[in-house]
Amino acid sequence: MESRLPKPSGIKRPGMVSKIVVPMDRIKAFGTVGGGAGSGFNANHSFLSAARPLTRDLNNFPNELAQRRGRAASPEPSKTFNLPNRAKLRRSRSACDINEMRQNTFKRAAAPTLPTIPAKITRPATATTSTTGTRSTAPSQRFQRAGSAAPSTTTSFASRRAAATATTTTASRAPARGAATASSTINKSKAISGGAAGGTGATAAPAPKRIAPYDFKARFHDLLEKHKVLKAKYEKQVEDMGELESLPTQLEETQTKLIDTESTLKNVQTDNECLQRQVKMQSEKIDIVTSSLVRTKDELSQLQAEHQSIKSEHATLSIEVEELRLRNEELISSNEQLSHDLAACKEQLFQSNIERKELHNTVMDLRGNIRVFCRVRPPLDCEENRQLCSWSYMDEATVEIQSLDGQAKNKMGQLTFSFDQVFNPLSTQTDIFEMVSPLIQSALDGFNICIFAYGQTGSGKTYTMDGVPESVGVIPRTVDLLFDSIKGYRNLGWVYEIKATFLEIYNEVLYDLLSNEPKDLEIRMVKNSKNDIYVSNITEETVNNPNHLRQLMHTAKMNRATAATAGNERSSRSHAVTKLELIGRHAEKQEISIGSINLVDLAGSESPKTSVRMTETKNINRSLSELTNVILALLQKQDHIPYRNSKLTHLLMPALGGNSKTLMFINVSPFQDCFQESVKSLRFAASVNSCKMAKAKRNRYMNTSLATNTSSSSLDKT
Ligand SMILES: Nc1ncnc2c1ncn2[C@@H]1O[C@H](COP(=O)(O)OP(=O)(O)OP(=O)(O)O)[C@@H](O)[C@H]1O
Repeated sequence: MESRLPKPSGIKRPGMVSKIVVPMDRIKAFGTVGGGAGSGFNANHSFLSAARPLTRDLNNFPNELAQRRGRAASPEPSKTFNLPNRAKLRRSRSACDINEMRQNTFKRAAAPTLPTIPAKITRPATATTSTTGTRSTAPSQRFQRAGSAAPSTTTSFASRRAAATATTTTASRAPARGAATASSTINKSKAISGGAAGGTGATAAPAPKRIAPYDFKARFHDLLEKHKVLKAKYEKQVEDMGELESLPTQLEETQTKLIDTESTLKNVQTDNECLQRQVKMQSEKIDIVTSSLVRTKDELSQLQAEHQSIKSEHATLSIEVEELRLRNEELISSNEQLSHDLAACKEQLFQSNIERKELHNTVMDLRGNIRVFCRVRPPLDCEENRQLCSWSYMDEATVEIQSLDGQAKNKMGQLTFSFDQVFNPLSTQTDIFEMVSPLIQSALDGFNICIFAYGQTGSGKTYTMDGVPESVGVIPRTVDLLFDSIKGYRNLGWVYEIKATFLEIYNEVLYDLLSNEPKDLEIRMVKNSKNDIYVSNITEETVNNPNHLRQLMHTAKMNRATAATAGNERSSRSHAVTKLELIGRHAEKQEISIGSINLVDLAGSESPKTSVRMTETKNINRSLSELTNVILALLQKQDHIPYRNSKLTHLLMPALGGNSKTLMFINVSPFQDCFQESVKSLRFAASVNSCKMAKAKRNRYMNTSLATNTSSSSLDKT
């Protein structure tokens, strides 16, 4: 008899499946599905990975069987199941002992003799073949069946042996090893166990047939059958393992798909959240738009109502506009007629203005070309101790003076003087200028005007001409009147330009009061004119407003020579001449009107007895005497008028003897100690008042080459 079993040709080594890389959680889950943790895949894996020798060798079979039983019974490797050596048994024990030993062995081997293989998940019908019993079942089921079959094994060894020998099918031998695994259901299991115990039923396994210990052939065949069964199981398990091999890949694919699905799910969830938020926002927007729409509808209805109202108003206004249009046409035609009338009125006004000037000039002529106003100043508060003369103001033109000194009173008696106007000490600056203003009007009409003040020092000449800040005199009031009149003349088409010069004659020398530089000023005659003169090198300022002219006057006053005299603490020791040239242009009529105003504040006459500056006093008195001589010569209509005997008469030549209107103020002091000088001035003024001068002519030019020049005198200056 051969001791070695023939080599199975179809057996494949399970060691081909070396390593399965599966995540532990997946493995646990799989183990749970396949029949319980620790009993399925792990056991199977250890079974597959073990490169043990096959049990073909009969001698090796007990060891292999013991090892497998030991592993099945206990996870501890140290607990190996030691079967007695078969030879030893042959020598020391009988067959009964062997059977008893086998019985004990089977009792101990309550666990499956084969490594458990996890049930295939995808094949739930693996253990449905109860008749063949070739398919393995789940370890738990198998274990359960082994447990249930165990009692049958203990009932009778002979019955098991009989069953083993009576049938050659693996199913009949399976109960001996717990292999009645045909069914996975409990009922079937019960049927199997019942059949095994009672020998009833189709699947009831017969009791194993007892083989005599010496019947090696039977034992060999028994073992061969066992080998076949095991081989079939092994092949089946290998087949299952092949299927299981694909499980990790499937698991990986499933895992990958699962991860992808989870990722997709997360994305979908994120998208869903975003969409929900957007839906919420859109809902809020819709609410806002809806409320806005409601408001807009309300506003629209209001606007429609307003529109309707405006429409009706528009219709009403359209009718009014049409009426106004017709009215406007009427007004336009009326306006044209009025414009025509206005032009005629303007022309009429212009002609009337000319007539007014002529009449005004006639009146001035009737009053005399040289007029004399007498002004008696009041005593000042500081002059209360000074004795006054006896003054009687007979009427507005006649004054009587009488000395309080007995000798003079008896000698001269009461003296009566008549002038064009007499102003008593109570007369104001306004009263004075009221009588002067017609002359200023004449200057704007193109006449030369000369106003000067004559009198003893301290008699009030400067007060009359300049005045004081609280009560301004003739010159500042003349400036204001000029600029006011210029505005009125502008409505008549006249545009005026005013030029100003300020001159001082001190000790028979001319000085420019607007300049501190030393200059040689000369009095020169205008070409082609008998009486017109001008001063060379003098500063001439064009004045645009009253303030500018006042500023120039202040400068001139500061530059004027003053000193203390017996009659005046700030006596003017020179003759001051302010000249204003008025140039009017009428663009429409192409006319130019040139007039001038000479405002002269003469130096005060002084008695040589009281003078401390004799040269100065002599020059002043001499120039005043020459002025008296000129006026007397004019009065007497002498052939030769001695204008050039003094700078003053030479400068005033156009004003005194030519085409001019002259006004002379005779200022007198009211005091007794001034009586002689007062009488002297009054006599001179009275003689001047009686002087008849030639009729003055207006300086009126048509628009020739003069239109572009500022003054006739400046054109003809030599
Ligand atoms: N009508 C008046 N009312 C009040 N005060 C006057 C009047 N006239 C002159 N005075 C005052 O008398 C003083 C002398 O006057 P003012 O200086 O004008 O004299 P004057 O003739 O110019 O003298 P002079 O020739 O020396 O310059 C000044 O203080 C002035 O204020």
